[in-house]
Amino acid sequence: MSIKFKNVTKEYKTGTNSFYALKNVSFKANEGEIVAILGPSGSGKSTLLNILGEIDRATDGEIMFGDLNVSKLSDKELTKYRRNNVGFVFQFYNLIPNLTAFENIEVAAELTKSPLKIEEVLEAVGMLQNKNKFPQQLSGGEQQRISIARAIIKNPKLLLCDEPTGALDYNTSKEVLELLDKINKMYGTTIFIVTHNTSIASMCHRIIKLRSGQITDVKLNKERISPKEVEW
Ligand SMILES: Nc1ncnc2c1ncn2[C@@H]1O[C@H](COP(=O)(O)OP(=O)(O)OP(=O)(O)O)[C@@H](O)[C@H]1O
Repeated sequence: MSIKFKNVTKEYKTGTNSFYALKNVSFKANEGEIVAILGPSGSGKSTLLNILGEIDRATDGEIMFGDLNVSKLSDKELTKYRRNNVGFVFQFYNLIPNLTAFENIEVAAELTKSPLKIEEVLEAVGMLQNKNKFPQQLSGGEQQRISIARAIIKNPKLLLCDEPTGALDYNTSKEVLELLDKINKMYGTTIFIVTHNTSIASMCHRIIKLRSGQITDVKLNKERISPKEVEW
């Protein structure tokens, strides 16, 4: 799913003070891209991702998912849209502790219209042999693989990852990023990754840098031309 942000602003008001977490942010991403959002702490990365995932609303501006102007949808329409089209992966996995790996994915599958097969997704993330284990019986990297499986079970058009490797060591981080790359290729999922990890750049099609709520730089990775590079 292609994405377009046009002059997106997020303003927080406290009393008479106002603070802009995002100010006039405009960018595009083509369908099937992996996009990295980089920037220092407090620069607005998570705010951007949450607005993209419709778990937060912009104060101003326009957000297009393909031809659909999502900024115009009602809260109810947005929830429905998000449920079928957007998957989330967080830094701390957020798995349900008293459910097995399989059951954690099953819960997500039940919430969506036409889920993929749980076994197929477990296989894709390399976790079929661990399907009956509970989260505390799995390493951090394995838990993140299950949380990725849970996010992609609905075959979302858009996968949003907020610091997916933030709690993992170097090698495990590399494996999780390779898995996201594999999913992008297997399912054509558009993936946004918020990270502090600048070494991620080589696997991304597009790198967006934020500072103080504004975009300071957008780079296309020449080594990895977008699957559907189009002019906007
Ligand atoms: N509910 C809120 N009310 C007021 N200010 C907020 C609120 N949520 C976020 N902010 C502010 O907006 C700015 C951007 O926050 P955001 O979490 O998007 O940054 P970030 O780049 O993801 O940071 P980090 O890398 O530390 O997670 C921060 O200065 C933060 O304090």
